[in-house]
Amino acid sequence: MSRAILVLNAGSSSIKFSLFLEQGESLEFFLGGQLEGLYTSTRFKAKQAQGLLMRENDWPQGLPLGHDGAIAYLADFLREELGQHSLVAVGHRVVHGGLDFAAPLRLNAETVERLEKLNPLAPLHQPHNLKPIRLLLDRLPDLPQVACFDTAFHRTQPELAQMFALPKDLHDEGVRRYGFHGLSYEYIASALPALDPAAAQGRCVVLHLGNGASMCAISGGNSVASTMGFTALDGLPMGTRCGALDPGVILYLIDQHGLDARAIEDLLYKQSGLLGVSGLSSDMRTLLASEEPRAKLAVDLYVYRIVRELGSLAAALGGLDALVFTGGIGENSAEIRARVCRAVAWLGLELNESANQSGLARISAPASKLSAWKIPTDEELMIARHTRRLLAE
Ligand SMILES: Nc1ncnc2c1ncn2[C@@H]1O[C@H](COP(=O)(O)OP(=O)(O)O)[C@@H](O)[C@H]1O
Ligand SMILES: CC(=O)OP(=O)(O)O
Ligand SMILES: [Mg+2]
Repeated sequence: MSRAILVLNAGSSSIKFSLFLEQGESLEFFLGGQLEGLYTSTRFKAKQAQGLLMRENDWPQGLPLGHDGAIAYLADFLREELGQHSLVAVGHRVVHGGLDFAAPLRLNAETVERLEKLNPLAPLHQPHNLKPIRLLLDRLPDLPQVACFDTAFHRTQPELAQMFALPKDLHDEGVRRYGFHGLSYEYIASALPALDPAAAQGRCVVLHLGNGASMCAISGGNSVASTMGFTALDGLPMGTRCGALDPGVILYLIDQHGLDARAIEDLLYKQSGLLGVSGLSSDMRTLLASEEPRAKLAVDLYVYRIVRELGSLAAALGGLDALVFTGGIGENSAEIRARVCRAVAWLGLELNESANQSGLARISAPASKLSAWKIPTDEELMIARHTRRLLAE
């Protein structure tokens, strides 16, 4: 019998979960999976270690689960599968920690209320991250719950990197660049020393290219700049989010199109990015497989923006020793990796085409001036590590 830590990463349309067992000093992945298609067409999938499928379930069309139903289903599943292991804590991904929360935190009703105030700064994430926390606080008040913030890893950034050129009062109030995907970057920073110790101590840019996408400049293991800012809208175009935008566009939409805040929020978070440009899909797989000119345009813009941001982050670092691709697109699309690497050959990067195609970790050629890597991220393991550390305090 072991002590188990449950990790939850609740999004707007999915809940990802993982269960880790404490084995001496290490944490062993026991099982994990996700409920996706909440509110539309719900599917459940759970796998054991070694990727063995445990259970799959599809809900009938027209009868999807919402968040409450998903948590109830998950609770039943976990109760069955936990067996004799004992659940000692739940760790959660919470995307926004705002000004006040810069490190993992043991949760109670008061801290959850303070975190709910940040809902408007991450409307696609924060309310959904907090929902299962509230549910569990109500039903199992004695079960320790820990929040791990996507913003926390970036708090090492120099003040300049966190500033907008707005009146200073707004900065002091908290209107500043926070950066996100910090759990992913922290995991990559913890994995890189084993692969490339010199780069891990030096300067690298990590590209987290998932449904949400951002890039982070890391120096000696610490975040020094990121493409995401006050919210998870800034920087790269994403599945449905616009990325960096001239703020004048928002004034134009208000004045000329009569849009209000909610309509603009919907446009920028849900109708833009790959979906908006292609008019076809937010899924990179669909776009790469399509012959449609607009699908090609969306992918071209995606790569172009990545390459521009890479120049900016390399400048913030004063040079570059390594590039790391991660996230659903970064880990799985050899084509996107190749296009980015070829476009930054001027930095001295030489791609090893066959290594890139065959899925090796190192995708740069031996003679390349900087190394390039594909490393699968593990936000869940990072959360479990933080949760365990906090429990032991
Ligand atoms: N083989 C692939 N080629 C291109 N893109 C892929 C591939 N596999 C997954 N993706 C992309 O990864 C995205 C999801 O990334 P992921 O990091 O899992 O997202 P999330 O932010 O939800 O955690 C999907 O939108 C899909 O476009
Ligand atoms: C912060 C963020 O964009 O997260 P995700 O990629 O999970 O949407
Ligand atoms: Mg993600």
